[in-house]
Amino acid sequence: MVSSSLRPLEAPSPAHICPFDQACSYLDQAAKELHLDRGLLAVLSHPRKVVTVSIPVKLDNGEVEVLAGHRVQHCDVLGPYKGGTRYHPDVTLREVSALAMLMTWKCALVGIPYGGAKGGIALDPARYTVVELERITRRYTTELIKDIGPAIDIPAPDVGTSAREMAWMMDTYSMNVGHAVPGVVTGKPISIGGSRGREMATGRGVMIIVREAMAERGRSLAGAKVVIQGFGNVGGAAAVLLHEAGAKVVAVSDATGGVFDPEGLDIPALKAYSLQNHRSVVGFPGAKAVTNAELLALPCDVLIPAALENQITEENVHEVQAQIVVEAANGPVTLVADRALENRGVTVLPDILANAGGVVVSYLEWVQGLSYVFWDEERVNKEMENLMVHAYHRVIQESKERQVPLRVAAYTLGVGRVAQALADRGLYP
Ligand SMILES: NC(=O)C1=CN([C@@H]2O[C@H](COP(=O)(O)OP(=O)(O)OC[C@H]3O[C@@H](n4cnc5c(N)ncnc54)[C@H](O)[C@@H]3O)[C@@H](O)[C@H]2O)C=CC1
Ligand SMILES: O=C(O)CCC(=O)C(=O)O
Repeated sequence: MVSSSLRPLEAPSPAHICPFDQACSYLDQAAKELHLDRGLLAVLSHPRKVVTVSIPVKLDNGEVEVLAGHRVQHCDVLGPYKGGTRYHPDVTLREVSALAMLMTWKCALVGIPYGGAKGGIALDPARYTVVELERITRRYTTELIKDIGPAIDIPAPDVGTSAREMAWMMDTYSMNVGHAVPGVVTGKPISIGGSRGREMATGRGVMIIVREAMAERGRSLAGAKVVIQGFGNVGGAAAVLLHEAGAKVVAVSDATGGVFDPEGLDIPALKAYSLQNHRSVVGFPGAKAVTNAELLALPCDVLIPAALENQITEENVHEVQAQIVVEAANGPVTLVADRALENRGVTVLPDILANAGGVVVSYLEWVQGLSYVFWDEERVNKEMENLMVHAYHRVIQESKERQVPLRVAAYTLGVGRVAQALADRGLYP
C-alpha cells in the first residue's frame, strides 16, 4: 500500500475497518492486477482536494452550535466531481474520503463522464427542526460555494438527505451566483429540474443487479427469499421493487430494529406503516421482531445490506447464510469479511456496481437539464437499466478473464479506465 501523510489524517476506527484504509486496499489489489506503477497508484490513492468547513448554526432556542462539514473531491479526470451529501452523527473526514474514492471508480465502471466526490456533516438530523436543517444546509452550501457547480462538483442525496436538502442547496447556490442553476445538484425535486425516476433509482439498480445474478443461476426473482438491512432511500425502494417483481422479502430493518415474516412481508403495507410510525418498521402487525444482528444471520437467497458501512465483519460473517450478498450500501462488508465470504463461495456484488443506479440517474438528470429536454420515467428507467446490465455483464466477464472475485474485477475496470484517462490527458508524467 502506498503511504503518505497526504492521506486523510484522523483515524477514529481500527485500521482493519477504517473505510479509507479498506478503499485503499481494494485500490492496491486492482493496481497490482493492472500492473500500475507506484507513482500512478500514489496519484490515485490521494484525494485531489479536501475541504472542511465550520458551520455555525443558530438553533430555534437561540443557542449557537458549530458543526463540522466536509467535501472531499477525489478525482476529476473523467469529468466534474460527483457524489452524495451525508448527514449522520458518525461522519468523519476519513469516511467521506473513502466514499469519494468509491465514487470515482463507480462512475468510471458504469461509463459516465464524472469524477468522484462525497460530502457530509457530522450531525443527527433527528435532533434538529426542519428550519434548523435548512439553515445548516444553506450555510454548508455557502461555505462550499467556490468548490461546487455544474461543471465543477455536483452533490446529490445520501444517508440522511433527500430532494429537500438538494432544493435548499440549489437555491442557495443560485442566490449566490445571481441566477437559477439547477445543474449544481442532482436528486432535486422535479419542479426545479429533477429527473423522474431518481428517487427510486438506486433501489431499482439494486433490483436489476439481483435479477441478473439470479438469472445467471437459472432462477428468476419470483419466490427468491430476500433480506434487506436499511429501509431508507435505497433499501426501501429495493424492497418495493423486489416485492413487485415477485421476490419474497422476508425481513427488513432500520436503525430502530427489524421485522421478519418467513412467508414474505407485505412491503407496501410496511412502507405505509413505517411512514406513520416515525420511519420505524418496529411493531409492524403480524411480523416477528428481529434485531439487526439477527437479521443478517437469517436464512435467505439474497442478503442486501442497504444502510451503512462495516455491517458484515469478521465477528458476524460466519453467521451469514445467504448465497448472494448485494452491497446496496457503500462499504457494508469489511475487507476481512469479504475474504471470508469469498472463501466460502458466497457471491458478493460490490457496492461500486450494485448501487450505481443512483448516480446513473443523477447523470441522466444532469443530461436532461443541460439539454432542456425532460424525459418520461419509462425512458429514464430504460436508459439506466441498459447501463446497469451492461456494467454487470462486463464485471462478470472481467472476473472470468482475470480469475478474480467480482469486486476486484469491478475495481480493475473502474481504476483501469481512470488510469488510462490520466495517461491520455498527460496528467501523469
Ligand atoms: N441515496 C442514494 O441515492 C444512494 C445511497 N447509497 C448508499 O446507500 C446506503 C443507504 O443510503 P440511503 O438509503 O440514501 O440512506 P437513508 O438515510 O435514506 O436510509 C438509511 C436507512 O438505514 C437505516 N439504518 C441506519 N443505521 C442503521 C443500522 N445500524 N442498522 C440498520 N439500519 C440502519 C436507517 O434507519 C434508514 O432506514 C448508504 O451507504 C449510501 O451511501 C449509494 C448510492 C446512492
Ligand atoms: O447520485 C449521485 O450523484 C451520488 C450517489 C452517491 O452518493 C453514491 O452513489 O454513493
